[in-house]
Amino acid sequence: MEQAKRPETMERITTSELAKAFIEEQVAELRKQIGDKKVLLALSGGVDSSVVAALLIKAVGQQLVCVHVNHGLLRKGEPEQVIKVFRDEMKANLIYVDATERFLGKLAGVSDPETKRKIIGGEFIEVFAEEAKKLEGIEFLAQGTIYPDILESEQGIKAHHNVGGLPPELNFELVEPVKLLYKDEVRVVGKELGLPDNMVYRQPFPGPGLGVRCPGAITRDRLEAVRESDAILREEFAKNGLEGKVWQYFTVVPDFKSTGIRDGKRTFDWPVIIRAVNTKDAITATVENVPYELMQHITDRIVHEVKGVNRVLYDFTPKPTATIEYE
Ligand SMILES: Nc1ncnc2c1ncn2[C@@H]1O[C@H](COP(=O)(O)OP(=O)(O)OP(=O)(O)O)[C@@H](O)[C@H]1O
Repeated sequence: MEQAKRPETMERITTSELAKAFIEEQVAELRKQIGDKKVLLALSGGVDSSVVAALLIKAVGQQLVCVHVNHGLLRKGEPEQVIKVFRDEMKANLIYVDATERFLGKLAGVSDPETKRKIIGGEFIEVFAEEAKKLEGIEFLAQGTIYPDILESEQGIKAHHNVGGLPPELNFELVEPVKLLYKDEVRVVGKELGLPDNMVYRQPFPGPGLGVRCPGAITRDRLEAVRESDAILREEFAKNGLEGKVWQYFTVVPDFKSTGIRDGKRTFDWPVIIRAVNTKDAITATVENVPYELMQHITDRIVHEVKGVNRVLYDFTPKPTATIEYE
């Protein structure tokens, strides 16, 4: 496939004016490419697919059909926010699929990280293809491909098609309006399109979602402990000025229990591990020096508010030797 190349003369989009000009130009191009046909988009709520959705809503409105899949591994409040922003506020044509039972059912008892990833990726394609087949008259598939995806695919690092592996009978033409942009430019454009800050500046979140933060075989109760502790950590980082400053922060609940004490009684519960790291290129990473008092406060909230947890640990390990995520 012929790859797009960013012209050397293309100015870096750093201001609202430049973003406006880009949006205008893309809206005109999208209208020309799509005409009166329909476009399908897998909308994760991440910055790339959200910006593509907002651009397409502006360009072709109801001709865009967005599909948001809840695989049961999303963070607390995420599917609700996608529905609020895109269906309620932007009036998008949004199909919300709650496939939690399906994903968790397939993942039950599976502990190997690669197998888990494959199940999640494969099931996602299946759910998305099923929805696509129910729709009529779709000719285009929009994707949040960005320029680093293209550069990486040229270097053979990863496949560039975001929703790769769709069955061949779904023979869509691709629409990739942000494929020449770097991530920082996508954020400037997203802000100009009126997307909320927590979507535009969202920290990276792996495709398999919270599944990789629930190491080993995923159980619903341990997954809930990951989701609730992650929500507390994000809330406290936001309140204390660390959102947007720390590259990535999350919690992990490993599959072992230890003895604790609560109200004079012995408990046997999980620990929550907190990870907060900074990186420029994700190849190496350093650990954030989170103020001690804040860590104590977060610990106090987690052990009192999250069911099944009696300890909180901080991961002090840079990359290398550790990786950022646990699986
Ligand atoms: N839960 C989901 N529902 C719908 N589409 C999804 C979902 N998760 C991922 N996708 C689709 O797969 C693409 C790649 O997902 P990935 O997790 O690698 O995110 P990404 O490349 O950072 O993009 P984004 O910023 O849009 O999440 C997304 O852009 C989106 O089109």
